[in-house]
Amino acid sequence: MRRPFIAGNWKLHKTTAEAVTLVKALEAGLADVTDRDIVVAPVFTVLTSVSSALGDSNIAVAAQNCFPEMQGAYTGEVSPLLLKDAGCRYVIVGHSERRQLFGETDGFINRKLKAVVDTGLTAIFCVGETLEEREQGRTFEVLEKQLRGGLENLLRDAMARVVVAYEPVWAIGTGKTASAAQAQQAHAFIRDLLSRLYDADLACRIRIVYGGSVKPDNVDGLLSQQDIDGALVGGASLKAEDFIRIVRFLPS
Ligand SMILES: O=C[C@H](O)COP(=O)(O)O
Repeated sequence: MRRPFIAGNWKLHKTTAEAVTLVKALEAGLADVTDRDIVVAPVFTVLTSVSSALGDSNIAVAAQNCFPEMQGAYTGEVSPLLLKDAGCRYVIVGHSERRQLFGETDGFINRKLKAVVDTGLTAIFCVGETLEEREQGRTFEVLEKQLRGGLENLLRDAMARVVVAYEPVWAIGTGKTASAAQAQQAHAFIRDLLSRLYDADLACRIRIVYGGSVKPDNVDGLLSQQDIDGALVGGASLKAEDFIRIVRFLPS
């Protein structure tokens, strides 16, 4: 049985004061939840404040990005080591916004994944097709390319520190959620590919979460699917009430 994993990606939102207010509300509303992993991913500048505010609560902190080197002449970048120092346990890697807006390639994402797991952090590794790719019938081809590229030379043991997030680009921030059946089909494909890249035991254990317009009113259906182990939530994670309801999903 895979432990559910729900993460809120705050993207470029929330000042320090707003972030601390939000996590305090989440902490109060989720204190009794012990059977699932709960994660928030604020912007870099508020990571330390959020980590301190959460202390040893049941909510962990993720960064939204990192650079694949630990130190050096890399102006403006942040390493996994420094993210760990700031209280992070997770790092989002390969988000479609970084692929599309910042030109991140599978090779660069692969370097980040290795740096994250080598630091003892867990990577939330995002993959997903665009609308054009889906309409061309290339969804599985794109997922396979992103997964093979991102995971190249990543050893089986390191995969214990990877959560895969399937995020169809056409469903991100658009209000267009993939249907539960569409999402399940992609998740099953990803699990099967992981079984071929590693083995069935690993594929059975790894968590594959869905992202793309997850809301309180669609989370239960999505997370009732056999291969959907959680959610990576954008917009709806900015409001305590909505994120609490999403974390408290009720699978049928
Ligand atoms: O990382 C989160 C995803 O990009 C989903 O964002 P969204 O829930 O606002 O569609």
